[in-house]
Amino acid sequence: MHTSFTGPPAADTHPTPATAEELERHKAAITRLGNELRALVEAAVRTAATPDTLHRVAEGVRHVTGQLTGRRRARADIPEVDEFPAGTRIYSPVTGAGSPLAPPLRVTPTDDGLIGHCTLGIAHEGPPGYGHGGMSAMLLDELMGRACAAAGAPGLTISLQMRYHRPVPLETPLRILARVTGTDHRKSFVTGSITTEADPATDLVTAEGVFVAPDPRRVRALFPGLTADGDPAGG
Ligand SMILES: CCCCC/C=C\C/C=C\C/C=C\C/C=C\CCCC(=O)SCCNC(=O)CCNC(=O)[C@H](O)C(C)(C)COP(=O)(O)OP(=O)(O)OC[C@H]1O[C@@H](n2cnc3c(N)ncnc32)[C@H](O)[C@@H]1OP(=O)(O)O
Repeated sequence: MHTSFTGPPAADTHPTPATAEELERHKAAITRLGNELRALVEAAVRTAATPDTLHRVAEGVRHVTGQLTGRRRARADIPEVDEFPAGTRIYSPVTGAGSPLAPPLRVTPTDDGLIGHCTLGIAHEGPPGYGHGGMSAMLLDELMGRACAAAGAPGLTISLQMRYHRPVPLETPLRILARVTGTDHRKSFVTGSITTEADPATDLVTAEGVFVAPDPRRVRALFPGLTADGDPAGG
């Protein structure tokens, strides 16, 4: 049951889990809306439409937004369609198919870490024609964090050191790598890089990060949306 979207859950009750089929149907709908929103964002930052047209479209968008603001999840809720902390987060601003902010980055495992694929659009522009440096940091932070989770030690970033070697071209398929290189108690040390798909030997951006798995006694306070067994409470 999608308690996050159907109203507040009764206190101290565990929501009935949705069937796999219901979850897939919900994910497909979220993804479809995400795709349309990404197309809208890209069109909005590219358009040469007149001010009159922009005003008319803004009215239309306001009307559409009004259709989605009735029932909402609370700030710390973890949507039931999510696989937190190790898997897909559907509204992640980096990997989330449902987020218009996300390119989105598609993540798959490698022998020793994770690989991500995405293409940045004009909405992610920094210098004309190239990706925003903050976008590169966001891509790497997410993939490096996911690499920790994939290695069994999900954690939060406590440091991320970026090196920007060459500008990252827009509208060009990119390849992002992340790998855990060592651990020390709750700390994981991680490296990452961004190249184009066409030239994977030339690093455009590299990063070194440290991630810390929170003290288990603090997890519940940090993430109140998790149930005692570590699963999303679904709202
Ligand atoms: C079912 C379990 C679920 C657990 C889930 C855990 C994480 C899940 C989150 C995401 C994972 C999922 C997918 C990954 C995808 C994306 C990644 C996105 C990455 C981000 O977008 S993330 C946002 C930005 N990130 C922050 O918002 C962190 C703010 N931070 C804190 O919330 C605390 O910092 C915390 C909780 C991390 C640790 O707190 P704590 O109390 O558990 O640990 P404690 O203080 O004992 O430190 C232990 C050792 O880390 C050192 N240490 C700690 N913090 C340090 C710091 N800031 N600088 C330098 N060293 C630091 C200490 O010095 C000590 O080191 P030493 O032992 O050597 O002295």
